[in-house]
Amino acid sequence: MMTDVVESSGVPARHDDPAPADPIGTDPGDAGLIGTGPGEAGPVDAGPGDVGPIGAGPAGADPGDVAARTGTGDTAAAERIVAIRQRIDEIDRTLIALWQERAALSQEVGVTRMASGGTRLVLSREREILERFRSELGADGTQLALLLLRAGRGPL
Ligand SMILES: C=C(O[C@@H]1C=C(C(=O)O)C=C[C@H]1O)C(=O)O
Repeated sequence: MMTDVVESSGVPARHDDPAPADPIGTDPGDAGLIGTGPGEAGPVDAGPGDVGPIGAGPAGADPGDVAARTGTGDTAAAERIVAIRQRIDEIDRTLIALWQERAALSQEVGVTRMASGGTRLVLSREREILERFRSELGADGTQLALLLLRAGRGPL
């Protein structure tokens, strides 16, 4: 695995994963990392029977509604899914907060360094981070780290 970064554009110069060609979705018409291809519902169910997030409806909602929301007509399975989704939502909120905190900290480092006459970016440090994510998470980790680094750069 070789992954390189380019200081001027923030776009990876090369990587040895053949697809996706534009992992951070900067090309017009390119859906990027988030799957929105044909036949794919995407990260949030948006089918005709989906009327909103679990927990938003009244207690004792009608079984057809619960089935549509959870994707199963089996009550026990639906209850388990609702419980799991609560934890998923909690995790997502935490991830979003951490993402925003990291981006702000990274931008502060850049501003501080440039104000002191330093460089905006330090590519050796970015490579360390890319390698950390790759070794823990594999190829997806590399893509995730690229997105994290991009978020921290802000507008170049
Ligand atoms: C935050 C820093 O500045 C930049 C942003 C980085 C990041 O988001 O992790 C890493 C290296 C630098 O290009 C840093 O040097 O630590």
